[in-house]
This record gives sequence, structure tokens and C-alpha cells, in this order.
Amino acid sequence: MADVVEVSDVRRSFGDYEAVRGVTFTVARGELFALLGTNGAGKTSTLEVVEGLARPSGGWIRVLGRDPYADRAAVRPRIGVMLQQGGFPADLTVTETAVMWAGTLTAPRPVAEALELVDLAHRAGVPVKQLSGGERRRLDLAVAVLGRPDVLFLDEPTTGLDPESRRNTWQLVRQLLEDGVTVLLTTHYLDEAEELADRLAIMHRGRIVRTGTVAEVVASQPATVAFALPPAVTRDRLPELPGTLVLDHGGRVELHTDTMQATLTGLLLWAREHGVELRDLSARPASLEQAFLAVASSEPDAQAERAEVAA
Ligand SMILES: Nc1ncnc2c1ncn2[C@@H]1O[C@H](COP(=O)(O)OP(=O)(O)OP(=O)(O)O)[C@@H](O)[C@H]1O
Repeated sequence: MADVVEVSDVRRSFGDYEAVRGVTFTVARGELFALLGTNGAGKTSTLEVVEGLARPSGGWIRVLGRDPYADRAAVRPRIGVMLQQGGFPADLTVTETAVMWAGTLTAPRPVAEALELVDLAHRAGVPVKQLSGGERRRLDLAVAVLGRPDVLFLDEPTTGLDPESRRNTWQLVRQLLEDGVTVLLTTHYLDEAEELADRLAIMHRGRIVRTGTVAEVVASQPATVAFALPPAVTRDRLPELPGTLVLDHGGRVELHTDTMQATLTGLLLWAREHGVELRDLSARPASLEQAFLAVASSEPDAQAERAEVAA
């Protein structure tokens, strides 16, 4: 099936500053692609050009097969956009706001249905200025899904939401994905990406430096095998094992390894042979957080080159 969103070598400059430096990715129908990255990495700047709100300074974009900027009139009715800051008139009620928005759409959902979807039905008669930050975020989402979009752009959709509202939002997003909606999302919450993303990209300083499924991105980082030795057994008695040995403060041994099974096998065989009890033994693959932090703390250009070579 053709990709619903295609982004090829896109660049975006603000004056002399190039905020987006050659970004390429695709999103298939019914897929959720998450853009992660450090502050100022260029996620919103990328999202805005894909939404057709601005023209890229280089590269090209297709949404539903069309240029979202040049063919805005054709693309706009089929997309839903939740900006980082919505900005509705403060004195209108929740229902009035949604009705006003629905008036700009060709075949909107009933307003009550949209408010129900985001759990705002009980706040329908309340002026926007009296909503909490999280409730405003949910109103932004209601408006984004009002037009039954084929493609949904969500810029940090759950920032400021309490844990229950976040989970409800995730549930709604999953439901939309099941209905075949394609979603491009930015987030600072790594658990959100882990929960929702079919594929993701980590951006740093205007470039994508890691991309793939969560498992693929995490696979770029070493796994950790950790345990404590009995007091009578010193660390120098450990055998040669693949990986880097780290001793943490409590006397706990950590091995960072690219070959978790080989490291674990070597360790367990040694322990059995020498009758050593390894306490609190754990073996875990890297987390998305580790992969993210590795990107955030390392030199950007070298990583970008690696990502380009790998692509
Ligand atoms: N209108 C603008 N004029 C000038 N510079 C801008 C403008 N918008 C964004 N920038 C700059 O472009 C860079 C990327 O910003 P962008 O908002 O895309 O990052 P982001 O990854 O979404 O960050 P955050 O996670 O903080 O929201 C930043 O250095 C920002 O200061």
C-alpha cells in the first residue's frame, strides 16, 4: 500500500538558521510514526511543513499523494491537526468552540460525539477560559478529530494531562489507528512512543539520528546483565566475559553487552562451576530512554552520518 505521508530530504530555515536539515521518513496507512527529540531538535518545525502550514526550504512532501502546501485546499479537509498551542476564544463554551470549528468542515462528526471521545461531554457548557490545561488539550484533540480525518497530526498531545487522561487519549488514538487513520505524533514521553508508535525517529539538531521500530532503535544500545557477588568473592575472580564491566556503588556488578545470551551463558556456567550464588541477577535489553539519552549526549554530525550510512 502506498505511503500516506512521504517526507524526502526536507529542510526548513528561519533566516540564517537551518532548523530542519534533510529529514526523510514515510508513514503508511493506519500507522503511527512518532518524532522524538531533544528540545529544539526540529520536531514541530518538521510537523508544521508536513501539515502544510509552511513551505519547506528544501526537499519535498506528499500527504495523501499531494503537496500539503501547494494543494492545501485539497489536503486540508482530510487531515486533523492538534497544534502545540491551540488558542481558542476564551469566552466561548466548549460546545460553542466545537460547533464553530465544525462549521468550517464538510462532514464533521456530531459535536457531542467528539466531546464524548475526549471525555469532555460533562464540560460542554463551560467557557474555555475556565478549563484546566489538560482539559484544553483534550478540546484541541476533539477539534482535531471532528472532521473524521484520514491523517492526524498530534504535536505533544498529552503534555499536561493527568495519568488517567493520558491513558484515555492513548486509547482514542489506538481506536483511530484501528479505523485506518494515519498518525504523525511528536512527544517528549518515551513511554507514549513505546505504547503507541509502530515506528519512530529520534531527532537531534535538525536531523534524524535513529529511526525504526522501538525494538530496532533500542537494539543500537547494549543490554545490561547485573548481579551482586557474595562478599567472599571478589570481582577479579570473574571470568572474561563479552561486554564492558561496570561496578556500581553498592558493590553490584553491571555488564553492558551487545551479546546478552553469550554473556549470561558464560556467567552462569562460571557461577555453577565455582559454586557462586549470584544475587539479584537480572538481564534486560536497553530501554528507549537509554537510546534517547545516548543520542542526546553525543556528537550530532557523526551520528547523522552513521544513520545515513545505515539507511
Ligand atoms: N519561527 C521561528 N523563528 C526562528 N526560529 C525558530 C522558529 N521556530 C522554531 N525556531 C527554532 O528552530 C529550532 C527547532 O524548533 P522546534 O520548535 O521545531 O523544535 P522542537 O523539536 O519541536 O522542540 P521542543 O521539543 O522544545 O518543542 C529551535 O532552535 C527554534 O528556536
